[in-house]
Amino acid sequence: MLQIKNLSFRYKKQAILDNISFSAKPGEHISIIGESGSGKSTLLKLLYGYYDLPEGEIFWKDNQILGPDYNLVVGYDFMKYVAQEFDLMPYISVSENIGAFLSNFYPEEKQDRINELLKVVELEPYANVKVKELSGGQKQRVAIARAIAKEPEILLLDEPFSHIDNFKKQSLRRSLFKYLKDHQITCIVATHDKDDVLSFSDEIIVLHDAKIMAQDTPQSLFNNPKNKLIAAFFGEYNEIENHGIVYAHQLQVSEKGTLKATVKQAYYRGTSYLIEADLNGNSILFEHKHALSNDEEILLSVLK
Ligand SMILES: Nc1ncnc2c1ncn2[C@@H]1O[C@H](COP(=O)(O)OP(=O)(O)OP(=O)(O)O)[C@@H](O)[C@H]1O
Repeated sequence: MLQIKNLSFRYKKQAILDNISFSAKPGEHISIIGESGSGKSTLLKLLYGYYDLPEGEIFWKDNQILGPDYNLVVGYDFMKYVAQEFDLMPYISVSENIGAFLSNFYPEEKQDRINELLKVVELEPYANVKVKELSGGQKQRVAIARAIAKEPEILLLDEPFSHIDNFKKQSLRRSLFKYLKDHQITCIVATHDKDDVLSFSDEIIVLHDAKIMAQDTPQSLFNNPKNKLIAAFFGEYNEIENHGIVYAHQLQVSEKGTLKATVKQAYYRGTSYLIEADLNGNSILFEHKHALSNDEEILLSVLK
């Protein structure tokens, strides 16, 4: 069990994290979300032992995570951290980077393990390419493979797919997060992307004003966003009098609707259109299967 107890941290005067406590069981997947600058990366670095803790404690099982004042070398064998800047060896191949920390004692096993990891991060065709010749997204995948090579008990991921294109991102997420679950590797993921979270996280922690603003399952936070910050993470939303927070997909054009609005603009989004309309002088957004014409008057009902 990972246990964070009453952790507080500041770089200068201002508190970045204030009295943070939470825990994660083996194999659990926790997402840390929050606006830019809310302290997500700082929290991951503290979990890794990158800084000394002025207040609070972090434990993995019986091991206390301590910072550089106590450890000559930052980090622990049971934990790996993939930062936003990945630290790879540019002049050797993808396979050599992934295998860098694996034992050479059984070369066949080592090669099998490298092949398995190349598959998880979908880099088999690049096995023999030097890392300096890779794109940013490919390097990010090498960094992830290297972090899981020796099967850590905990993996800390900071924006793990930020450099990876949409073509690859979807299948890579499924492949990596399934691997981590299958191997019961606890993972803590700092992310801005709801798609990293909704299908994979057991729990979401929302950081705001240095505190944990909310902590719950994806289903619960998505279905009952208690404020605009949480709703905005999941998608387009409105605040409508007497209805509170209403996602764009929860508004429907209907003859029986009670909200009379005027269409201002339609945005094509593939499977539907996002329509911006005027409701009593305020802009609202809703999804609709077809485009609507500007100035068209419509009635909307709330599906909640
Ligand atoms: N080494 C540092 N020295 C001083 N201040 C720092 C340092 N690193 C981060 N900060 C500040 O701490 C705050 C939290 O930064 P952090 O990188 O943890 O946020 P974040 O939530 O991960 O942001 P993002 O989503 O943009 O990556 C920010 O205001 C940042 O400017």
